[in-house]
Amino acid sequence: MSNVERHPYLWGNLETPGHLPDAAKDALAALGATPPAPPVPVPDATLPVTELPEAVTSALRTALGSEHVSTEHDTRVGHTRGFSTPDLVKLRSGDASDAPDAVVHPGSHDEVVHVLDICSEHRVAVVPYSGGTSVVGGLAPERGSFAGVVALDTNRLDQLVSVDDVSRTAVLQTGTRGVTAERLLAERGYTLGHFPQSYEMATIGGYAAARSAGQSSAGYGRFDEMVEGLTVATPRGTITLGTAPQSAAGPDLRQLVLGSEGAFGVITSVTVRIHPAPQQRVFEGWKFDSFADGAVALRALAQDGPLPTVLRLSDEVETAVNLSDPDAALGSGESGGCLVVTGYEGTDAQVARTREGASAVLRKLGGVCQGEQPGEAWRTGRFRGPYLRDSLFDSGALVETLETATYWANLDTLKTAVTDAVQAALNDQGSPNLVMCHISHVYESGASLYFTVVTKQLDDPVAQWAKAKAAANAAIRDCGATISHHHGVGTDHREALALELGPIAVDVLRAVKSSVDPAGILNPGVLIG
Ligand SMILES: Cc1cc2nc3c(=O)[nH]c(=O)nc-3n(C[C@H](O)[C@H](O)[C@H](O)COP(=O)(O)OP(=O)(O)OC[C@H]3O[C@@H](n4cnc5c(N)ncnc54)[C@H](O)[C@@H]3O)c2cc1C
Repeated sequence: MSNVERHPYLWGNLETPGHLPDAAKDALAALGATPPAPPVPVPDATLPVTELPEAVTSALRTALGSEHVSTEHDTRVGHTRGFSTPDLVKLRSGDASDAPDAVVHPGSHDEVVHVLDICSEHRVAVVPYSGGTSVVGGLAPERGSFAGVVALDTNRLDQLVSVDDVSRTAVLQTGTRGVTAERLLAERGYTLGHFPQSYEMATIGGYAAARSAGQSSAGYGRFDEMVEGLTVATPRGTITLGTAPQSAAGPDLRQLVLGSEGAFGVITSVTVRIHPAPQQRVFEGWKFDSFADGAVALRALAQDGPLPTVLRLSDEVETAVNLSDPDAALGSGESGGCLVVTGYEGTDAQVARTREGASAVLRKLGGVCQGEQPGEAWRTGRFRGPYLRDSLFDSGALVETLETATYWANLDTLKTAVTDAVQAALNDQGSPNLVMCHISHVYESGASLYFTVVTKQLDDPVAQWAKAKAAANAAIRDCGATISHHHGVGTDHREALALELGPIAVDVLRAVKSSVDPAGILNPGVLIG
């Protein structure tokens, strides 16, 4: 897989668009879905009139070189918001009202510090911008009374700085895309093991800033668990964190930076744990009679082991859709039940041992092995979902995802509550829908739930989804679950985060922000108000 250039509203490699089967198109037509108006071409999108004082642009040009500061129309449109479905819908309609006034591309940590100095002095808001795949409004800060908005694109910070073979760590600059990081590490015989579905576009910096979780989290952990150290540029100067793998020297401030979503500083490099590139990778499918039965088996593996590298359970609806979808490529299989995908990576001996142990647990708890075909099909099709979102949108469907996490004891209640809430909110609007769910990240004490919602597009898809999402958020809150397991907070979840944390904890975050960013220029409105 190679790096692809980011299109403002289409996913991934434009030469491999999603393929919607005729049966799906027919089903949508039967539901009365009609294709929306064609997207407004990027050059015709409407931008806010730039407010950036000339003194700022010229100071940035002097600091970085003119070629690394752009106020071009298309570049600004290309740095507008992220990749949530509402973000894409707005941009397709030509609404680039959240565009930055300028886009800067610093080439070093010192240049990032310099940009922050200039913007602090002139009260210009700065949006750290890496892969641009935020789905929670993390790239749409509030302009408020700022003198302008600058997107700080980290794409020139794309180097593998060093590898420590003895400690098995690597230092990566944060604009490095996931694909590039894996390639550079593979050349040295290693893997990072972080594969979110946004792998083709997202970066090391985005992973750290948004506490990303990849599809191999059971084996390699979440991204925040991989980070050993960070270098952060703040408007007050540089913070360097991480002097030993563990430390009792006070609270772990790395955890304040991880998940800070650009509100506390720009992370310019991270030290991450790395692993020997696996000798062997095997993926398998298992069927369970019900989601509840499958969840019991996943819990057993998470609590008592052995844990595969990849472990996921689709509910009945998602299993049925995936098995009939050639682009998701799960291939043919008997209908009914719930599919578990297991993946094993490591040395030949590790794979054999873990596979044998995990298979025994799955079988004992009612799983029926489907062989390697469904697992391999999942592996090869696992990055295709976002492509299908574009094709479905063009056919008149609206697709969006949401996620949360809770303790095992609360999982069934949460799944039912969120499903019911989303369905009711869409049914009330007269939009027939499918709500699918899977577990893809497991812990000893609980798991995440990831929902994919497909519905007929109405005239105002942004308002349509906002009602469904508000209902889901309320259900998550009522169930005592978290507003996000891995997508983060951005502007979309800011109020929900405040409810989840409570006022004193939010004040702690505010105090941190005001100490590192006294002028409040970093991503205003993201994470905290
Ligand atoms: C189709 C799709 C699939 C996805 N799948 C997954 C998934 O499987 N798992 C998962 O965890 N997430 C997933 N996401 C969400 C998203 O990809 C992750 O949050 C990812 O970590 C963001 O990385 P990015 O480089 O695109 O960051 P961006 O979107 O550019 O930025 C994310 C946030 O971090 C801030 N930021 C960016 N870089 C820095 C930096 N260097 N320093 C400080 N702040 C910074 C930004 O201002 C923003 O608030 C998915 C998104 C999409 C669109």
